[in-house]
Amino acid sequence: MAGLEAKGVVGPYALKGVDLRVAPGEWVALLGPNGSGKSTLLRVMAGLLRPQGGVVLLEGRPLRAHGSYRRGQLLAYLPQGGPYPEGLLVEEVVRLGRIPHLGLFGREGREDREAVAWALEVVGAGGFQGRLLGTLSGGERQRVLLARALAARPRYLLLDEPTTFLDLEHQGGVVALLRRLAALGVGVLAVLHDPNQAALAHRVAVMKGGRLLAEGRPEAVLQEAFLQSLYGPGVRVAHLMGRPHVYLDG
Ligand SMILES: Nc1ncnc2c1ncn2[C@@H]1O[C@H](COP(=O)(O)OP(=O)(O)OP(=O)(O)O)[C@@H](O)[C@H]1O
Repeated sequence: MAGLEAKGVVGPYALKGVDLRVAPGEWVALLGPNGSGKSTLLRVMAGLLRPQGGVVLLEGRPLRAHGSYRRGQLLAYLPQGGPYPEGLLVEEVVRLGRIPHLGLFGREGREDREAVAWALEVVGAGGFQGRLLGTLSGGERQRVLLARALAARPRYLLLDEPTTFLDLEHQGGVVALLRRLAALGVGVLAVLHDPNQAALAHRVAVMKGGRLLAEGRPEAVLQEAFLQSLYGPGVRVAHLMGRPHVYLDG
């Protein structure tokens, strides 16, 4: 079955039994307080951590049954932090995203070059492709790392706080890009902290204490009483143009 799916995932660390599926063409936002297990779940779904119980299915087969190259073609992951390949040129960093597609001799073809150029362009990083990664600002670096994930042209994209470090314009750009990618058939799972960005997803999943507390359409999940139970009594929800808008009551 198409999709990337965590089934009864228990451990490591905080995870206490999580079921979550991302279908092709769907953008799912993963919200939850600090330490609730979002990054751990993403790393398990990316195949970087092995769950102690349960399984992750990629297109209906256990992740590990695919082999690392095939997995790298099908899914890409943007981590939350470093280490960063600071000494590489931006273009070289993005080309790393093509590794799962290169043949035995690692020779790049037209498709690889086009994918790299496309990825640099869609994140708006074309202007600094000749710079060293280590010389970029935090937001510029974040966009380049996103481009590296996109260069793989994955069917599933796992993003850990992709809008961190970004100014408002580029946050909007990334959120719009996630929607576009989903429209192209990519399954996107993005950990976000801003519920107003999550409100733009097709579906919102909320974790707390290593469990999935809620999952559904943004307007069904982003309810004031529920968000107060997660983040405290100062949280308010207004509705603007039919969409929940979350803010803090000063
Ligand atoms: N390598 C590790 N060793 C021990 N505990 C860990 C490890 N990685 C994560 N944990 C613990 O697992 C829990 C969940 O961490 P995780 O990073 O998945 O949370 P999160 O929801 O992504 O948090 P945040 O919003 O702060 O990024 C935390 O209590 C964390 O301390």
